[in-house]
Amino acid sequence: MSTPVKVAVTGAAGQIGYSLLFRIASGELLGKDTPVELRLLEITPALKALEGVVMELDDCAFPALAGVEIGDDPNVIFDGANVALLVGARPRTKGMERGDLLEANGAIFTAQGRALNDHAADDIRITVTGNPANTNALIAMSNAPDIPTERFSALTRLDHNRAIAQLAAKVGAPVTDIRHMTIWGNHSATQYPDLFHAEVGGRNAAEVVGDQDWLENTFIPTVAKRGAAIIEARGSSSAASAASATIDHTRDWLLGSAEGDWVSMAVRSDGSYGVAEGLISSFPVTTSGGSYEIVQGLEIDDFSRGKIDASVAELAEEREAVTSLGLIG
Ligand SMILES: NC(=O)C1=CN([C@@H]2O[C@H](COP(=O)(O)OP(=O)(O)OC[C@H]3O[C@@H](n4cnc5c(N)ncnc54)[C@H](O)[C@@H]3O)[C@@H](O)[C@H]2O)C=CC1
Ligand SMILES: O=C([O-])CC(=O)C(=O)O
Repeated sequence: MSTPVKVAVTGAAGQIGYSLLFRIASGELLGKDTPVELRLLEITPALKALEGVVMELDDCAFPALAGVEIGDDPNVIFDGANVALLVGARPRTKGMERGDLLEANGAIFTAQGRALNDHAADDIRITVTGNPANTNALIAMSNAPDIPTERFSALTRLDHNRAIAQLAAKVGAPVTDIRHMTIWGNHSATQYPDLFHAEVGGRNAAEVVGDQDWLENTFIPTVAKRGAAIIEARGSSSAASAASATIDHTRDWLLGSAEGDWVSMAVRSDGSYGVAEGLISSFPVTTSGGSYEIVQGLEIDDFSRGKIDASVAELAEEREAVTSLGLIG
């Protein structure tokens, strides 16, 4: 058997963790033939619950699961990690925006950024799911000066998948017919799910829909506010779908996105599409072998420009807020 890939997961005893860990262990992240060692981080009071989850992992007898370590010290849990899925953070509750969590959750990502910097393997790839995901990724990245900035990403794949599902339902097509979906900006209510570059069966999605009112007043708000709708209905925030998107995002990054398509990832802006350099903002990207490239050359009309600018402005405000909290230098 080859050397196991060390996958660190934070917040492992939480809702998302309960779905995510079993899918990683069953081979859905790295393939069924790749052995994986799970390294699970929790806060001290949650370690007992985490022990119960580990008992359940044992009870699945997953062939690819080579080992499990648990603990409350990121310096130990991140030691030698090849992949880190930073999920552990407080979720919002009814009436909150994700940005309201900045103060509560931001500090988690300074300590974890430093611990990754000092202990992770040289090939580390980091996905931030914990909210507010983009700015938490910015905090972790800013506290890990020795890790190349392109190893940090934040999750907008759930929004991307939601947008595909909404479009497919509207036009009566299978989700497999939808390509080139893009989420721009922040994982927040200002995000911009873009139908002008998406395709249904090879045809332009906005044209197939042919209904600007639906696009502006139904599609965009439904996707952008889906998290709140789930909190309203379930009483707690999305979990299984968030775990599924975390797998999709990280698997595609490591193993490659589908030929002829692209995915949405929040990554450090290099200034593409006028997004201020250094912000962690969602872009259309192609991926292969642990690298991504921002898709270039898309034409952005005035409508899309306004939407992208509004979301990026919010990211800039969040960066200012965490700078004044002393979370980034
Ligand atoms: N980016 C996205 O698309 C989505 C993000 N989320 C976010 O993911 C995060 C986790 O959500 P849930 O699993 O539902 O929450 P949860 O409350 O069920 O679990 C969070 C876990 O993190 C742990 N934790 C807190 N501080 C920690 C630290 N310093 N180190 C390690 N673990 C720590 C807690 O003890 C808890 O077990 C929330 O911030 C939520 O808003 C949720 C859905 C989608
Ligand atoms: O809405 C929330 O707070 C949880 C989340 O990020 C999502 O479901 O997209």
